[in-house]
Amino acid sequence: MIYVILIIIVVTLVLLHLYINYHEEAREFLKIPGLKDRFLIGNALEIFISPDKLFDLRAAVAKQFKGIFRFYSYPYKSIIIYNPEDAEIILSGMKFSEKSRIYEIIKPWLADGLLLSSGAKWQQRRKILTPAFHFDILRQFHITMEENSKQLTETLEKNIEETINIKPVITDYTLNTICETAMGTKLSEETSAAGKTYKNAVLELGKTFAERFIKVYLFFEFIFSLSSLKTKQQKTIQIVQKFTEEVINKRKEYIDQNGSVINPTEPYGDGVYKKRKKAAFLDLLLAAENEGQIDRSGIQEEVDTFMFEGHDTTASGITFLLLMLANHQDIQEKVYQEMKSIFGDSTRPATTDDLAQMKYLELCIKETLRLYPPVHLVARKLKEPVKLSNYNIPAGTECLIFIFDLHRREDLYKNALTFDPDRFLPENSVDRHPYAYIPFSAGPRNCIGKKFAIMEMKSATSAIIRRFKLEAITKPEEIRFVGDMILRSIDPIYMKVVKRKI
Ligand code: HEM
Repeated sequence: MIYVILIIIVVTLVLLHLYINYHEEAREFLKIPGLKDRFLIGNALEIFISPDKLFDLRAAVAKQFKGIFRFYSYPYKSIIIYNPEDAEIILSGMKFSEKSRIYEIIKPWLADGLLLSSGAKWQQRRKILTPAFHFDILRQFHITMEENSKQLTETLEKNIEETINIKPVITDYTLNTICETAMGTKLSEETSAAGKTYKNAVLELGKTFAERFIKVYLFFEFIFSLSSLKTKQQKTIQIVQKFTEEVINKRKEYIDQNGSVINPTEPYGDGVYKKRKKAAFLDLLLAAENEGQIDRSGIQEEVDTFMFEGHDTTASGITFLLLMLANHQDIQEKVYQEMKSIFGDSTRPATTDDLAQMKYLELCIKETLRLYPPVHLVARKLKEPVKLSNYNIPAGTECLIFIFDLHRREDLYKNALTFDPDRFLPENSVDRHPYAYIPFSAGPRNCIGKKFAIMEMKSATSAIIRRFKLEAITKPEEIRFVGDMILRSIDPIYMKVVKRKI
């Protein structure tokens, strides 16, 4: 009897295997180059490794293929692309604008906020929120950024010539800045402590998402709901949302007491240093609530989205930029000379016109975001079949765009691993495919906070370089990446700051 049962099991498994691999769509899909498939489970075991090894594995696999490969673990079909031509096909229009299933992992936290929503809801929200990042408003945010950048330098001043772990210092700065600008709420001593809890919880969430990602079976909602990981994730999300809820309540209280600060008839800023009423992002949402365009849970999901996207990405970008400057003294000196040419010996804060003049610093920012793109991958669900690199990709496939690997392709960037800001000089960029460089993604679902991010990166870095010389301790080649939602270094990034004689 036992033999009969065994034979039935084996035959069933073989038939299943044949179905999975040989039905028409699978045959087409399996033409795409990919890792060796294992019986029944395809490639699922390949990523079943600790999260700290996942990033290296991913980069190593990407090197084996030429801009496209598949990952197949029935019923999930994924295609990974890191070539500009295919990236353009996917990103340039609305046809493939729906986010991939892999974002489901962060849905319990960011819900249907701008990053994850699609269709009419996304369109309506993007329309409400686009004015919040208009240049006139960024000019007002800039005053706050400069104040915070000054505070950042005061924090560094307390650690002169000591070894500093730079990332937490920068994350404090970017969190304070997004709270004070977009959310219109200054973190007090008490709320700063809550901010610290928030930052740690965001890191913890990144780890839980990475764990779910590598354990493919946890993608099944039913299995996930029985796991201890789900309980842990829910608790962490509660911590994060308690903080954002307080931010919303505080702003609402302020508006109830002082009236709305939005006054469209008043022209925004002539003068760069006069503090004017700020039309914060959150104010726009609260005004939209009054007009019945959004409800409280809608506001919560947007605040969660912007609070996270608005601080963790730029913290990653500024940290890697400082790492690069500390490790390339000649380039740091050129940035410093640029500051001298703009400010002379003055210690005045930077104006937006000053920031516009920081051309060389901007090249350094671009090059940092090439080598260390904070959002290292974006992903879409292909609702329709599409041809990519001459392969027919069936509808229903998940499409992952590996920005990190695209940006490090030797055929697109000569000496790709060398930090060379000059490669972004206009004369050196003429022949570059527009989708060869996409740190902020591209097309209609590109980053809404791009200008905010560049402004913040310039404000913080210029304030630091004007006052301090950075000396390297951590070397770029020692960095081990972990890629949850944001590109991070597993280990602290250490450096020394030495005071300059102004
Ligand atoms: C260096 C900093 C930043 C980088 C590299 C970056 C990168 C990106 C990328 C690649 C996307 C596309 C994501 C996808 O398609 O899945 C994106 C979207 C987005 N980013 Fe950023 N971002 C940065 C800073 C910011 C800031 C400062 C904010 C807000 C203040 C922000 C808010 C958003 C939002 C809301 C979306 C979703 C947009 C939509 O789908 O309509 N980002 N960002």
